[in-house]
Formats: sequence, C-alpha cells, structure tokens
Amino acid sequence: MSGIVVIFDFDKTIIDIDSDNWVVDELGATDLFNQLLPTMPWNSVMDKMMNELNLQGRSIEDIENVLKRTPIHPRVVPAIKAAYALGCDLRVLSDANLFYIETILKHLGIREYFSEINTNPGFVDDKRKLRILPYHDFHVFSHGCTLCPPNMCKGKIVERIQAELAKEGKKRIIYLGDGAGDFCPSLKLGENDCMMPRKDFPVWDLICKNRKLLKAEIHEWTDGEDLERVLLQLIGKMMLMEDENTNQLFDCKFETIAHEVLPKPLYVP
Ligand SMILES: Cc1ncc(C[n+]2csc(CCOP(=O)(O)O)c2C)c(N)n1
Ligand SMILES: [Mg+2]
Repeated sequence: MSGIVVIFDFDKTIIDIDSDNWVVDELGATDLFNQLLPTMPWNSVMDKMMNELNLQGRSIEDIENVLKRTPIHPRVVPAIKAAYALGCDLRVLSDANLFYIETILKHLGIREYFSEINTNPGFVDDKRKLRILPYHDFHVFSHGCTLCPPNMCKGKIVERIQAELAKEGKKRIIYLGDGAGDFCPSLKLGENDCMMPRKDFPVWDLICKNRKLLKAEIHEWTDGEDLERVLLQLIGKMMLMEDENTNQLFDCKFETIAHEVLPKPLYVP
C-alpha cells in the first residue's frame, strides 16, 4: 500500500460518455426521457425510464448488452491497473448508479481493483426490473449542500473518506472528475492532495473561476491517454516524496537510537 487514495468519477472520466444517456439513447427512449426530465428529479426519471423500458419488453440482458458496448478510451484500463499495481487504493465516486458501474467494470475485468463504489443504488428487483434510487433520500432529509444535486453531495462523501483515511494512516488523495458535481469535493481536498479536472469540462470551468478556493494542486487532463500520463506522474511524485519522508524519519530515528544505545567511543584519536 502506497498511502495514496485515487478517487475516480465515472461518467466522462472512466468511461467516455454519460451512462444514463447512453442506455436511454441506445434503447431508443430519448424522447420520453426528454419529456420526463423537466417534471421530476434525475434519479426518479431514470427509475421511471427503467420501468418504461421493461413495459416495452426490454430485458435486463438488453440493458447489460448496451452497457458492455460503452465507449472507453483504450488507455484508461491500463492506467487503472498501473495505479493499482503501484499500491494505490482506488475508489469510484459517481452520480450514475451501482448496476451500470458494476456491469461495466466487471465487463472490463477491473471491478476488483476498486475498494469502494460510492454511487446511487441500482439493482434488479424480484420482477427482473432495474430500480434506480437516490444516494441520499432527499424525501427524508436534505444533505444541505447548495452546490450539489439533491440526491448526492460528493463533497460530503469525500469528507467521510478523509475521516476514515486519517484513522488508516493513508495520507493523500488524487481526485479525477469532469462534471459540476465534482466541484464540491474538489473544495474539500487539502494542500497535499491533487485535483485532476478534465480540461474544458464543467468542473474545469468552475475551478478556473474559483481558483483561490482550492487548496489542492490542480493538474488538468484532456483524454484517456493524458489521464494515464498525468495520473501516473502524480503517483510517482507522491511516492518519491513519501520515500524521502520515510528515509528522513528513518535517519532521524537511527540517529536517536545510535545516540542512546551505542557506547561512547573510549578513544578519540
Ligand atoms: C440537477 C441534476 N442534473 C443532473 C443530474 C444527473 N447527473 C448529473 S452529472 C451525471 C453523470 C453522473 O455520473 P458521474 O458522477 O460518474 O460523472 C448525472 C447522472 C442530477 N443528479 N441532478
Ligand atoms: Mg462525470
């Protein structure tokens, strides 16, 4: 373990599109989706869309087959595998849903590289219908953050991760994202952390306009190839700094021990 936690957004970060739109468009339900969107929250629209697709005779397997064709840049999977091989703790933080994310990650053979997937619940019910629910049930309580959509405050989730890391002795976070929902968590990162916003995407615009609000180092990326290069460079740099700190600590400890334990020289020429 390297003491580095890498948090990946999913849509337009790990995969190259928005998974909700991909499924709806590929199954020919775009018009209904656009009609429903102004009338209810996003998660409720998706839940209703899954019900509608089921009524139209679309099965779970039809949805899985669409998900397995999701476009992804060829360098993203190697980047994830390399980060894992370097000892990083990898997590997903996404406003998509668990069914889509797990189906895609399993298909790519990388589900087990992630220690945690934080997202909206998504599961197949007893009638073989896909259900999509909000991460925070906003009918019961509001998460209280005005930057984030009602169903998910990624900043609150990052704060929970940070509290756990403090106990586990893991030190630094690298966060990769593209969307407006990735801005709130970027404000929670500390000066030893790194934010990797996707260039020319909403989170990048928000960060450019509010540069001073961020404590973390900012390293932009453009596509999967760039993601791989920037991410692995940052991990390498963080590991080098960690090694230097460990060596310094070791030197310092060694000196103390040497001072206390070794016999004083009897004879100094
Ligand atoms: C007001 C409002 N507008 C849109 C959405 C939905 N939404 C925004 S970005 C996104 C992609 C999530 O994946 P990722 O976080 O992996 O990029 C989704 C599903 C919402 N919840 N509330
Ligand atoms: Mg995204």
